[in-house]
Amino acid sequence: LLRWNEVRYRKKGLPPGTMGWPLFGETTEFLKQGPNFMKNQRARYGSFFKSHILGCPTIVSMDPELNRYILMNEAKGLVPGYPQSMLDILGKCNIAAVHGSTHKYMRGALLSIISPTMIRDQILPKIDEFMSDFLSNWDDKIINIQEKTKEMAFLSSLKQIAGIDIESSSLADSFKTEFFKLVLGTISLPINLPGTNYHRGFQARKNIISILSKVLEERRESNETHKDMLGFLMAKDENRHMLNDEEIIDLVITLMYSGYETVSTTSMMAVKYLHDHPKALQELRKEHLAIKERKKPNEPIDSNDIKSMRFTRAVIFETSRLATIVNGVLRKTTQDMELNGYFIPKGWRIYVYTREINYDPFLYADPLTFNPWRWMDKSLESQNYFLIFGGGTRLCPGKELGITEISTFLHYFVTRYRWEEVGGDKLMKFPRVQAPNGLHIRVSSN
Ligand code: HEM
Repeated sequence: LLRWNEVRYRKKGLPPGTMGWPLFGETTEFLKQGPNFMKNQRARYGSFFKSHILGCPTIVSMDPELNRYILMNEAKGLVPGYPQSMLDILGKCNIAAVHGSTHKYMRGALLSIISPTMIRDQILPKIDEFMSDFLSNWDDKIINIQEKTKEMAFLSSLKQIAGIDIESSSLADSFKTEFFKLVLGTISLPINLPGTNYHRGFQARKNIISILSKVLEERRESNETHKDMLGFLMAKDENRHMLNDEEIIDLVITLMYSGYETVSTTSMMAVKYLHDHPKALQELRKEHLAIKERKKPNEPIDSNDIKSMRFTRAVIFETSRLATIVNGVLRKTTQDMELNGYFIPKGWRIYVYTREINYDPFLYADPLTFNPWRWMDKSLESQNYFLIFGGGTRLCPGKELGITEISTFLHYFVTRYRWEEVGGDKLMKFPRVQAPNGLHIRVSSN
């Protein structure tokens, strides 16, 4: 019985590796040992091995060349392979659940509302107003920066999407509660019983759909035009495919979900690394004070300011690399196929595990050191194996928007405040970067 998994998944030509226990496979080892599990298996079986984790037979690919190939070849049957709970809760029109031509037009609609021109003219003014407000009255307080950055990422996107402000609306509050439940649901086991996170997430999805449907309805009735993302998605435009309401709602949920944990965790970790590296903080503050000096008091940040934040961009990239905000991406095979000379059966998951590339000493000298200066040479950003934002047809469309949000956050944070850690808070790096009890800082005005 203990060899059940080995027997069940035995097929000729599969990559090397072990399948673990019946049902659980090697999930416990994977979650407990984290990156070391991957490194140990790689030492034993090479950079392309099989396992059984998180309920599925899975191929782990740690080979940079192959990882690129997998991301570039969705059309050959290598589609996103995210867990069922995530797909159920994010909806059947969510971007990771659609392929081929549907993915093309959903992605097209998304790109049109977060294009560089839209960021410059519509989104950045909203982000600036939001951050300037959000980062006021923090002085002489002890702040849980993990909680704050989560709130920041959520509320900032709510304002961009539907023009909803926290002070002016109780909608924001109820939306926030539902959204946080939805996020927890997507990373839970898909057991639909009252009391489970999955069940709560599913209910939250229903409530969010009803909130958003009401907003759509009210907007249609009032005939007012709104210059926010929802407004653009609803507007008639002959040059692009019009989305129906279900697609609009799933796209909005996708947008909020994808930018939430990535932006909040990167911002929190940037605060952490800057605290620990006073020289980098000094350089960053210099950049932002220079911007502030050339502006009138309360003049908003514009896209030229963002462009001039070269060191800030370097800090964001170095933070994403060193903290490894995203460990990798998931794919699954839609048909039997051959990959790297091995047989991969239909329906198996492929974990494109990119974490180790971030610590490769050939790409990043002294890889465990926080050194934003290494990114001042822009060519590093475009090197082939740099997959922090994914690659191929699913390359992160929110990259520049995310960088703009984090840069604006850092602008107001470092120009207004100084901070020190209260100390004693634990940081976990795997499977997700998080501070289990929060990350507390004492803030004083600059
Ligand atoms: C700044 C931190 C961010 C990081 C590190 C990041 C990382 C990634 C990665 C690795 C992927 C590839 C996923 C895959 O191939 O399966 C991705 C896709 C995606 N990201 Fe981001 N992201 C960030 C910010 C954002 C923001 C702010 C948004 C929203 C505006 C966003 C929206 C998306 C969407 C919609 C996809 C799916 C694209 C598709 O399937 O075509 N991301 N992101």
